[in-house]
Amino acid sequence: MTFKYIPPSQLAPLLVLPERPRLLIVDDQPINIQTLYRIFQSDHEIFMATDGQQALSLCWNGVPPDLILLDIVMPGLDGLTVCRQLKTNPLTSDIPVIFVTAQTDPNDETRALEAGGVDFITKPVNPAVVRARVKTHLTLKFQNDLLRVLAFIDGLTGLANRRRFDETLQLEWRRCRRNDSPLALLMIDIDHFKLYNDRYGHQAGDSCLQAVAATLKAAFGRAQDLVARYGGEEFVCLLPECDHAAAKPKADALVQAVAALGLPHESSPTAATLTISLGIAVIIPNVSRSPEDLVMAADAALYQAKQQGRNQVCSAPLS
Ligand SMILES: Nc1nc2c(ncn2[C@@H]2O[C@H](COP(=O)(O)OP(=O)(O)OP(=O)(O)O)[C@@H](O)[C@H]2O)c(=O)[nH]1
Repeated sequence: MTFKYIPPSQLAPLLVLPERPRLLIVDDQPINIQTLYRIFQSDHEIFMATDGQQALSLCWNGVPPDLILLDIVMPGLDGLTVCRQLKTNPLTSDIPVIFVTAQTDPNDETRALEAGGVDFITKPVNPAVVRARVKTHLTLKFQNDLLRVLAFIDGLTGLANRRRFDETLQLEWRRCRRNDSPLALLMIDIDHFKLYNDRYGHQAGDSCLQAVAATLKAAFGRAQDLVARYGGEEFVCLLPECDHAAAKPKADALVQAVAALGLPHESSPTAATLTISLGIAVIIPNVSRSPEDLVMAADAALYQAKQQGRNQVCSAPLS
């Protein structure tokens, strides 16, 4: 199963259902727009368009609506074409489209559903029916959004999960390659975490992972930075447009910030409190390298940090 990429900045708002869902009403007859407006105005934010082109530019150039009520027969772009175009653009492909039309031929209904519509209502509309159907499709839409968000989140720490990291790495790799800009990867591993679990119990281990995750998240505030749980007690920070000179002090600060949490780790041969080791790899992506090379280099640097005594940062050469 593949998931549409959602930029980090768009993840959080999806977790909150909007109080007034945004409805776009598209109809070339103002009287029909008015009828629907009256039905929904009290608890929806309403946008209107009187032709297909206007509807598309509202969706693509503004904040996309949560649902669209779309007439079929309009001068210029008809509703079926508008719907097909919305479905081909990742920005708008998930917006449910309900066709509201005077056509009653079953073939029209079939064509509307084949064009990507989720429902088909005939005019004159029955207010109770159109309300109920809009409510159903909005609920489904928000549940889908939420599922998509949850599919990218690590349940224990609330950080991005491995799937999201893998997808973002591919995307940022291509973006940095186009811009000829550096991409830094920090790979982080908690030191002697097995001994921590053995000494304090698995639940305390979980709390410790949450504390480390919160420290990482607090340290990387830029919208384009991604902090993710890579697996077990390993985390990664992907920092686009960040060269080694910028990444190294961030990594050092991170090691210090975790040590400063002062979480007792009496079984650790390294220190009396919990520590992390960190590997850095930085590259200007190019055709002769792959994202996997960056991960392997950061992992090798992490291994070196462990070998050299843990609680420290090592960097891997990569050209
Ligand atoms: N509490 C808890 N423990 C986890 C979780 N995921 C992985 N672990 C534990 O993390 C430990 C990792 O141990 P190792 O890979 O041996 O590494 P380490 O003990 O940290 O040793 P070094 O990495 O060499 O410093 C294992 O004991 C796992 O059971 C989790 O979600 N919660």
